[in-house]
Amino acid sequence: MTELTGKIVLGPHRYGKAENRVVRIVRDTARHEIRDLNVSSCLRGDFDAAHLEGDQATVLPTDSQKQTIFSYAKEKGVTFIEDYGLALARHFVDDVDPVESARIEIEEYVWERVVVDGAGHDHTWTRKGSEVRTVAITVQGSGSDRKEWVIGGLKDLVVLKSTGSEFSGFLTDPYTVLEPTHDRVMATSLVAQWRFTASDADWDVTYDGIRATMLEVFATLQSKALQQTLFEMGRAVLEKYPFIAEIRLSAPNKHHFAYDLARFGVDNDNEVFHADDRPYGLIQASVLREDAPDAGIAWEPYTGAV
Ligand SMILES: O=c1[nH]c(=O)c2[nH]c(=O)[nH]c2[nH]1
Repeated sequence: MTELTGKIVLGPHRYGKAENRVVRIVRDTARHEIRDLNVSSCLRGDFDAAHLEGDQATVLPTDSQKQTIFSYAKEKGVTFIEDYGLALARHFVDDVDPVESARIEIEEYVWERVVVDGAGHDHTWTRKGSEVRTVAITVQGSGSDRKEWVIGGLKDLVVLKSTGSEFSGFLTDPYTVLEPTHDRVMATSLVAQWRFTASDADWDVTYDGIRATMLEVFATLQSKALQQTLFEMGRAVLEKYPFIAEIRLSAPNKHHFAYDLARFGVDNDNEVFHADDRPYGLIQASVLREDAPDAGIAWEPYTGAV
């Protein structure tokens, strides 16, 4: 075994307050609004002394980051999570001296109004499914070196189609037992992240539009494989939204196997399935424009949640 003798040095480092659960109620009128968030802050910069000497002189405590996150929910509001995240990231870079870049990751849990007498109730909601809206914002540098990246997204969007999906003609080897199929259930729990080319957009309209575009392709494409479905979903989004530079998709193939009822002399024409929750094929693809602007550190994750 090679014995290494090189000097030991500090590598890349960053720090912040992860997973602040911020619930913001807007109660200016009797009809309240709710935003339910999980917010993480992450700062990069010259924090070498803290690691090398235990010197905290340049370290803004993670507790202060947390207090800022909560206070900004009132001071700046969270009308759009993208703008709230940008305000936080810009503040840390512009107002906290050693910070060279800041990343704000936000998950948003969606609530739906309870219907009473045919109308959405003013101050009572139920949580909407598993779906989570996400944003990851990175602000780096100042002046003419300033860079800002906004990555919108969603995760845990569970979607299933009961036909219109095939998988055949695949490579085989001595271990291949899978039968080709021209009619199967296709289901996944989608994670998608799309990178904007600018820090301003019609955030909610774009989110709804991208979500609808991906679901329309999932539903209508006669799929030869989940890989093809992901690419076509991504392509449709880029075709429709010229201000999206790239989109990354991750989809577990939630397998549904037709249950063997022949043992009981009962036909099963893709009517009864066993839903296998694991193992799952995990298919991941990115779709991008050849002229996409540089992503810099936009995709470097922090908590892994976004
Ligand atoms: O859409 C699919 N892609 C695969 O790569 C694959 N592999 C597999 O066993 N089933 C499937 N389905």
